Amino acid sequence: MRIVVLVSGTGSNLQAVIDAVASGELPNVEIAAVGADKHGTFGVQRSADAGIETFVVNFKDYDDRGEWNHALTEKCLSYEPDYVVSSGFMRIVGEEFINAFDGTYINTHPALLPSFPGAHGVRDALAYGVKVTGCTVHIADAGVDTGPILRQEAVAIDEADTEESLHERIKVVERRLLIATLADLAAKA
Ligand SMILES: Nc1nc2c(c(=O)[nH]1)N[C@@H](CN(C=O)c1ccc(C(=O)N[C@@H](CCC(=O)O)C(=O)O)cc1)CN2
Ligand SMILES: NCC(=O)N[C@@H]1O[C@H](COP(=O)([O-])[O-])[C@@H](O)[C@H]1O
Repeated sequence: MRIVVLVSGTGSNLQAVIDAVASGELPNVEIAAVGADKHGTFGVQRSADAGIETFVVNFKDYDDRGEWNHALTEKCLSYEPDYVVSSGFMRIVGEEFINAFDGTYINTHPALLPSFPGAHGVRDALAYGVKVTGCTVHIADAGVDTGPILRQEAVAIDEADTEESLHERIKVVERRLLIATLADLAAKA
């Protein structure tokens, strides 16, 4: 099963996937490429260091969001992936992309969807005062963090939690869910 992974930042969850592929934990998964929406991400750097092909479709190079979306769609299609995985990719993709990867665009989100969608799921859960949050792996559609849920797990919030401490605990769970989801999908491919 060939995947393209999209990142915007650190890529620590991506690193867990890279490690799982390298260790044989995901024997039927090949990371065809890792892409980003901006230059200089550590996610792209660590992928290049691991010998994985990388690309950037820089959002700021496009006057029009539709043109960026078209370029990203074409670039991802060029790798002929079975799945595209958003792993900390912080741009909403439009209908052309969703139609091209209909049912095969996977997103990880650091909250228990449908609660706290959007760019600040951890911050929003803390601000609301919920006592339990978590993470979700789902098939993304044209909405923001909507679409069928594949895996989900709760994480308790401590009174002393900051956004950073809570996000780090969520990511530990998120990595496990993402790898388990990829194993499920590869078994069916
Ligand atoms: N069509 C979809 N695109 C994306 C989804 C999705 O479910 N459907 N998930 C996101 C990831 N995501 C959370 O999981 C997310 C990322 C970013 C945003 C957002 O509001 N982005 C702003 C830019 C924010 C910024 O630059 O600070 C934007 O795109 O204008 C919401 C949700 C991946 N894409
Ligand atoms: N709404 C999208 C969103 O918030 N995504 C989140 O960004 C983090 C990326 O961490 P990483 O770059 O260290 O893997 C992850 O927690 C992911 O769920």
